[in-house]
Amino acid sequence: MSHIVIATRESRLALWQAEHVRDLLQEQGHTVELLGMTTRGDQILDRTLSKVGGKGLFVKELELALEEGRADIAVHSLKDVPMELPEGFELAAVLEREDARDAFVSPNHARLEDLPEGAVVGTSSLRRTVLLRALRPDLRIEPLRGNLDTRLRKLDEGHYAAIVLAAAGLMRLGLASRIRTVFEPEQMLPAAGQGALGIEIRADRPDLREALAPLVDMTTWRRVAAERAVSRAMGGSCSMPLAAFVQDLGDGHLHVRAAWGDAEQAGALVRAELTDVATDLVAAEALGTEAARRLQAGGARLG
Ligand SMILES: NCc1[nH]cc(CCC(=O)O)c1CC(=O)O
Repeated sequence: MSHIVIATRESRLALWQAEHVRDLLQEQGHTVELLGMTTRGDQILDRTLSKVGGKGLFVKELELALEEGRADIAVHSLKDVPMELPEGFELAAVLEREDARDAFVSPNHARLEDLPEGAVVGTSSLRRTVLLRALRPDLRIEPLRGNLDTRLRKLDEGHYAAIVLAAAGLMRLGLASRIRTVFEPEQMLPAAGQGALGIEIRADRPDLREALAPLVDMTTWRRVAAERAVSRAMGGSCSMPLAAFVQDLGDGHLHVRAAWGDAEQAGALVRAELTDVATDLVAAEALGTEAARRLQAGGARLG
């Protein structure tokens, strides 16, 4: 049994996630401590994430803590973890996934279909923007940044008729009652890794890899490995509207769906879909790479 220090951001969602991992590790007999820190991503609330350097902003400070030995593991929303980790770091565990889908949140409207013509919908996600445009070209999509509580407050202040958020974050924070409808993947295909937690360690800490092994959910890992492979093969970043969602059909079969939107040309959307056997992470990644190849064959451009 060991003493494990978890590096975490200090948003309510990040703390929930770190505490969740703490509880799971304590059940395994370890003693656990949280080390909270503010990342550059948390400080930048006024600009779109894609314009200021992307996902890495949420991860770097935590990696520094691992590098300097101030912490042992970092807990991340996998959606925010870049496809390629820096040299010397690895993804040591992927936990069982929460609902991967997006949620429609609105004070006065039950469904996207019920919004009046030209209504204002808040999101800063390019993926959500292009998928919303495909469903409802008449809507006005306006930027919406900040942590979950901030986004909900801006909705309640009347700046938007509705907003779109990951269902997982709302559920984890006990805010599921704010969800009016959950989008089916056919309508709004989720982002790679959405709803899943990943744990990062220094690659020279096999002791931690072993300690984390009981927390791993291999089905989730296969699914998100395929999703992240789509992103990697496309050169995806948060400046590329890209969705990748994989379901486990049983008997080793994965169903992969991906969608790419043109950030410059509103309305352009390419979709790809395939089902095949993939019983390990390498095979799952190959399926994701194949889905990306099909997106490109359909006109998607690499980032
Ligand atoms: N980009 C921010 C972010 N990162 C992870 C989640 C939600 C929880 C998850 O996907 O695990 C969110 C909020 C959102 O997209 O609404």
